[in-house]
Amino acid sequence: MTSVGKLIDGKAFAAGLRVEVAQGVATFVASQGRKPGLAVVLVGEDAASAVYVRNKGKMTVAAGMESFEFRRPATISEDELLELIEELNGDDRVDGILVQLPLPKHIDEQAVIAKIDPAKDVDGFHVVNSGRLAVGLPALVPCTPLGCLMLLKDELGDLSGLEAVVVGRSNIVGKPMAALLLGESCTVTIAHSRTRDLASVVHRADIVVAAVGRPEMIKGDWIKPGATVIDVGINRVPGDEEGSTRIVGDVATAEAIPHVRAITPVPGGVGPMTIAVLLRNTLVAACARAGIAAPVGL
Ligand SMILES: Nc1nc2c(c(=O)[nH]1)N[C@@H](CN(C=O)c1ccc(C(=O)N[C@@H](CCC(=O)O)C(=O)O)cc1)CN2
Repeated sequence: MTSVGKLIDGKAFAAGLRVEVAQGVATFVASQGRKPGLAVVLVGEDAASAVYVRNKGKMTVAAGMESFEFRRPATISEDELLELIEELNGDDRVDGILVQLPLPKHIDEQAVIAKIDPAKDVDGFHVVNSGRLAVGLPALVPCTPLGCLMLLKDELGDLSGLEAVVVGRSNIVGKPMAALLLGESCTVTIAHSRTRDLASVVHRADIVVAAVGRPEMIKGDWIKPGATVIDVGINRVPGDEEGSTRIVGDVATAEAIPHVRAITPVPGGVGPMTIAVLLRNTLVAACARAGIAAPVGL
């Protein structure tokens, strides 16, 4: 008998999360007399980054928060960018600071992230936040992996004891994802491009998180029957029409569907969660700065 796995609707889940955030924002405004504020910094002209930043601004305002957008040319020096961050660190209207990545090559990403006040680091990339996450202390957690965890818990409930394989070891997704799954008492393996016999490592997993950045690298028959697959990849590949492109994930989704319990599609899976969790993190940061509890459930 062939079964067909379910597609996890990240777009719908993200929309629900944004409604919850908006309700939390309204409560915050009523008690504090001001809106939470998110500052987003975009350096250069990367077209995809410009779209993400525009969407962040729109969704921030739609959730009832203040959006501050700073666009700087690709020629900005590292020192000038650090000065801007210093100003935002000291601005009381700003609860969250995000510098859109990637940055131009002449700017040291780590130096920029290190300059952000950890209390305003709504991306969760500062070593203070990654260290806190690693040792199980409350932290601002990177948006994409936290979004993945929300989708997994919604699908599977309690994750404890499950075998999880994270494919990809980036600081932004793979490592924090592994820390979050460990925090849920999963047995966690981080695999990557140098892992030997990746297919059999992936085949052990009840949960596969694919964040390797290679189009459809993870094949359908690598997946253990009944596993849940979270595909973080957003890879642009040539489309069917001459000159067109389309987006695919890191998993060969069509092949995988008959094997899985559930899988996130690309697009419409993990991607929309990233911005919804960013809004959530901004509200959480605003509550922490105001010395009040964040809304339960967020
Ligand atoms: N400072 C940061 N930079 C970047 C991050 C981040 O979390 N912080 N993540 C990505 C880009 N990103 C948000 O910034 C992002 C990526 C994808 C999506 C999304 O909704 N994707 C859609 C497809 C979009 C398309 O058609 O191109 C989907 O998957 O359905 C939202 C946000 C890198 N930089």
